[in-house]
Amino acid sequence: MSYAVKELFLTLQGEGMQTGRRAVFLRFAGCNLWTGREEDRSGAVCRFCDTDFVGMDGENGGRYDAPTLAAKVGELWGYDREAAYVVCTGGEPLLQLDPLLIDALHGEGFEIAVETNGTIAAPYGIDWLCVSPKAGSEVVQRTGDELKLVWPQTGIDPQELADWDFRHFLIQPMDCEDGKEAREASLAFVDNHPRWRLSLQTHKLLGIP
Ligand SMILES: C[S@@+](CC[C@H](N)C(=O)[O-])C[C@H]1O[C@@H](n2cnc3c(N)ncnc32)[C@H](O)[C@@H]1O
Ligand SMILES: Nc1nc2[nH]cc(C(=O)O)c2c(=O)[nH]1
Ligand code: SF4
Ligand SMILES: [Mg+2]
Repeated sequence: MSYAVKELFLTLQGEGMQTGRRAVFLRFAGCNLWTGREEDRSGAVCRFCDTDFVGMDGENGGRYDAPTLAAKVGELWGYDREAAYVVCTGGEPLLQLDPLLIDALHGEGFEIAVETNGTIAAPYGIDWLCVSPKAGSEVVQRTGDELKLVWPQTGIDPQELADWDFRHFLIQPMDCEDGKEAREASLAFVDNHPRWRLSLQTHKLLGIP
């Protein structure tokens, strides 16, 4: 098995309960809810994506086998593996992340986090699982560490998600043309639903990747 990687870089986790944590980001190419082409966006299941996940042309992008990819992640982190953390994202990482790569990343001393749309069941061995449901898709992965709902989304009732088996429930304002309205709607939401916390995309505020 080889893996199509869009980009690979060191930054901070910008979102969710692990915000501020130093992390290597492993962005896989490809997604099952949008082709990534602008001309297909209006007909896609997921229409608000803020990410370029097409191709393998980003920083450190390319096709890797498991040991080479894990070693590259380790090289970007550095020699001292204390609290070493890799965030697998995309695109949709669960189209590609498999037990072989999970073992290789653990072997390099990493805790493995995943950002997924929840339409594909997660393999065993992920240390931090973030599921972010998309209206119009069927979420099969209903357990994990954090459920992070981009808001507002018509066609999703957060109350129906609230009894899924997650430790944390988060609302993240949609980054879009109507960003101000999305932030206001998200603030109003957490004001009315105290079980849910606000998640901000802090890397965008900081101007880091
Ligand atoms: C680019 S996605 C990749 C991982 C996976 N495909 C998913 O959707 O969870 C990473 C995170 O960014 C969120 N996201 C994508 N577009 C966004 C936007 N316009 N505003 C806020 N969050 C967004 C997703 O919901 C997800 O939590
Ligand atoms: N810094 C930073 N944090 C992030 N958390 C989730 C991201 C993603 O695109 O999956 C992301 C990202 O793209 N950058
Ligand atoms: S599911 Fe994730 S990667 Fe795919 S289009 Fe939506 S936000 Fe982007
Ligand atoms: Mg992002």
